[in-house]
Amino acid sequence: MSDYTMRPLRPDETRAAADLFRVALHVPPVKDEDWPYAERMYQPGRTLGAFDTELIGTARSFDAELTVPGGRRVPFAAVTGVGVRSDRTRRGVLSQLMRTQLADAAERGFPLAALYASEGPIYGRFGYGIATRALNHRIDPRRAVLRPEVPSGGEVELLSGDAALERLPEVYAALPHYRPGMMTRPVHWWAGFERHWRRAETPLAAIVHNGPDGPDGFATYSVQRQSWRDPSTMDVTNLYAASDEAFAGLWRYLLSVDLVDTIQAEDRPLDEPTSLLFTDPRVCEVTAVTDDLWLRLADVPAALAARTYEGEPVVLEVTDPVLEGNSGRYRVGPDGVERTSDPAELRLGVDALAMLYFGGWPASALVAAGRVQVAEASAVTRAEGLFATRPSAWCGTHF
Ligand SMILES: CC(=O)SCCNC(=O)CCNC(=O)[C@H](O)C(C)(C)COP(=O)(O)OP(=O)(O)OC[C@H]1O[C@@H](n2cnc3c(N)ncnc32)[C@H](O)[C@@H]1OP(=O)(O)O
Repeated sequence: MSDYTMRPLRPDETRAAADLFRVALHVPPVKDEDWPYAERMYQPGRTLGAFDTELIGTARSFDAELTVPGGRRVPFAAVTGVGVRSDRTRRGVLSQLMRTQLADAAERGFPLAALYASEGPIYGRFGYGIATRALNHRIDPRRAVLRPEVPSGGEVELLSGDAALERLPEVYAALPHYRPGMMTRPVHWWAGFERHWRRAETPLAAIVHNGPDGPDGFATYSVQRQSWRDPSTMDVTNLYAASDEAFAGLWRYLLSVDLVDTIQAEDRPLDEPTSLLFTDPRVCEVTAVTDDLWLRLADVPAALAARTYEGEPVVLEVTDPVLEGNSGRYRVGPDGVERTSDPAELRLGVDALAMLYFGGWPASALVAAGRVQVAEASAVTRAEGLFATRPSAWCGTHF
């Protein structure tokens, strides 16, 4: 274990943190011309640094809100920018950064923290669990024919240049959170989008679907090909549709764009009906099932109480080795959540609780994998009913 200290970074130290993070991910440090955009991604006071003789590790977050089952928007720490210098890894630096960051989030009254993980083994030990999952699709647009009953209505508008940067934040903010797991996008998130929009080598395009009451969906995409004779691939990102007409209309537009041989749409909700749009559902292949949001219940009683439940109550015994105050027994049911001294029916770590929280995994799957221990057999079916969510939870906002 090396001797190091940890503290929040001053604004003039965040560029060193950005560079450390990027080098840890094997990408070049931020260019001077990119820094004015990248700098605005850093919310003041939310970047931690670990130092020995110099900066050796960092983690940051920004404040946002996450929609939990039942529709409430809950403040959460959106954790990102985690990196430790490669000559200082495996000495506990990340562990200390995580503990400090989580304790700080809980103290500030944030019931939840969440992140997108670079690798699977890193965050479970700190109480994060895969809360939502997503699908990657590959579509052959030249074979894709929409079924005649696919909804129609509304208009798609192509936004160019600064118009996209001005309009998309408003469009996203006005969309209902039609799935649990959707999050607000504060200015610190949009700063990263702006950087990508202005600085990406392959230009991004944005489309908005206008329904009877105004914008009800949008998407962004880029098309890559090496030379004009090569096959080209469209990457669809950010596809949000608050109505069936918007979902169909956005796809109708994307499929109509010329000079596209393959469409890739990554990180789509598990139950989104994309393949059902086509006369031949096989033109839309699932190429991967991936983890979407990793969730951490920083304040277990507050987080459990924030969502709604249907069915019969269950008594959970939760173990949290990092924030020990969360450990204990909770009766969870449609009438609320309370600490209890009743016997435990199911025992689980706080990471497994995060996997139940958005209904991302049925309790029986966690039991089968040994992630939940059963003291009362009937509690498995009750927990499955209590935590189930429809439509499936999905975040889709990378940070
Ligand atoms: C939300 C995001 O920003 S995702 C981006 C995360 N960053 C990266 O992937 C960049 C490259 N990697 C790194 O910078 C570092 O390796 C980090 C941040 C992942 C880990 O930092 P470290 O300081 O080495 O972690 P630390 O020493 O606290 O490790 C704690 C435990 O986790 C384990 N661990 C840490 N990272 C990994 C990993 N990538 N794979 C497997 N195990 C790991 C350690 O072995 C250790 O286990 P132990 O307690 O049983 O000994």
